[in-house]
Amino acid sequence: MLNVRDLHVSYGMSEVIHGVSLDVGSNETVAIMGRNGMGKTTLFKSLIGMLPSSSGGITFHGEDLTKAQPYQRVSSGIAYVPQGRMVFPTLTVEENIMAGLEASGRKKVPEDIYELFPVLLEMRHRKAGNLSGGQQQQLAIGRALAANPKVLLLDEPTEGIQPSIIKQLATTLNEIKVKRKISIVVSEQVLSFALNVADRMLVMDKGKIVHEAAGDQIDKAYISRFLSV
Ligand SMILES: Nc1ncnc2c1ncn2[C@@H]1O[C@H](COP(=O)(O)OP(=O)(O)OP(=O)(O)O)[C@@H](O)[C@H]1O
Repeated sequence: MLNVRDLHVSYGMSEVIHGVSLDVGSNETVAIMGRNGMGKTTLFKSLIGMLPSSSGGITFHGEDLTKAQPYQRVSSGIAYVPQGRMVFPTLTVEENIMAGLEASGRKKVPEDIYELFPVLLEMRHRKAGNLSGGQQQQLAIGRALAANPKVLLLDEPTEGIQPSIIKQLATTLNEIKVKRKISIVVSEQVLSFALNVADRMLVMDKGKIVHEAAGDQIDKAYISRFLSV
């Protein structure tokens, strides 16, 4: 469904992604594991079109998106939840979700968003900046879902979030996958969380995918070596 071929991405003269290829199937959750600085955020920014690739290609449902602008990728069905969540702090919860509707052309917040995240219904008139980190993460995911995406890119959703909320987030992501029948690509450093959500894991090290495993083939001890210093 989402196919990335030999992608290279640079900041000026410095290449950070050195030929990444990956395929994400429909209704599949793929976790991209790796320490800080290994290139996960750069890869995601390139997938959503915020950073140009110097070579390689991205297709989505057979459509070549390599040169597409971010808004074109969003209307094709790719949604992105950045690291650090980036909700609009001075807008209310509801206004943040409405902002996510624009790409879909819909006017009304899909009901399942408040079903998936009841706390957002409760807090819909509060300013997003007053929410806890976990609540802001839920809002950022809810806002992304408002655009009715086919694939959701989540960059380190557990960063700065309490363990109990992390567990709940894993449950919700699994629910989203089943109810919305979408694919999820999540970058992570927290292995327990990734094991709870991923059908397949890729390990990113110094801008390359160095390991891949699915289901029972996932070797926790081996992957951990790429996560702790
Ligand atoms: N704007 C930038 N200009 C130059 N180099 C950058 C820039 N942003 C990131 N880098 C470099 O690119 C490399 C990959 O960073 P990236 O943020 O993609 O890693 P990451 O795996 O997502 O880690 P983190 O979790 O810390 O974001 C790092 O060496 C980083 O220093």
